[in-house]
Amino acid sequence: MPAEVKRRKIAVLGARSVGKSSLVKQFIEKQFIDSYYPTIERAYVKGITYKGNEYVLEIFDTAGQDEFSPLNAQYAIGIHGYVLVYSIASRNSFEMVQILRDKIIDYCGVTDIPCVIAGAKSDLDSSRQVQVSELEKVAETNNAAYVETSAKDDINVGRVFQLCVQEIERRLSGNQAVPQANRCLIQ
Ligand SMILES: Nc1nc2c(ncn2[C@@H]2O[C@H](COP(=O)(O)OP(=O)(O)OP(=O)(O)O)[C@@H](O)[C@H]2O)c(=O)[nH]1
Repeated sequence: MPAEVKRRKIAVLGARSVGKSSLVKQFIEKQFIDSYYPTIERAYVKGITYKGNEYVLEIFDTAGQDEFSPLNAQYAIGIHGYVLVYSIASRNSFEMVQILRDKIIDYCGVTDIPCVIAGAKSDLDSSRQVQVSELEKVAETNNAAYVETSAKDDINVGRVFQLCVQEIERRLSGNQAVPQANRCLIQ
């Protein structure tokens, strides 16, 4: 009998204009658009294989956040994993990653969430404001995976989502479909 397809919901969050939509579009549609259109919100579906298992990812591309934006309940309840995006050329956007992670933790009343911290626009190395060592440190503090990526040059784009599935799955025990620690997850 074929193995059951696993459905996982992933929310992509971060400050404005860091490249969230471009990352998701490159992953789903294999295209990069140079112009900037602020996102309201959009959901995408894509099938992937991870460690020989079939997954259907529902990916929520969200509107850019600042420190004062309230966390939309839609991005806390029922979400299996998070991609927290900043731009390597913006220190402010890097600082938003910790703020967002803390907001999600507070909202969900948990101590740990499956997440990958993605340093976007890695092609902009000449304008870099955030070093890889800082990304490594924040990822370690938050028990998160991390990667730098460029939607423009299609570097590490698939890896972002593979890592997110990895973080979701490593918190699951056996065939359980719901992360034990994540009380926010209502199916
Ligand atoms: N150089 C470079 N530019 C990028 C990259 N990804 C996105 N951009 C540009 O950055 C701008 C913002 O990209 P978006 O993908 O719309 O950013 P966003 O985070 O979805 O923006 P909001 O919807 O406002 O939150 C656009 O002009 C993109 O072309 C990248 O990998 N490299």
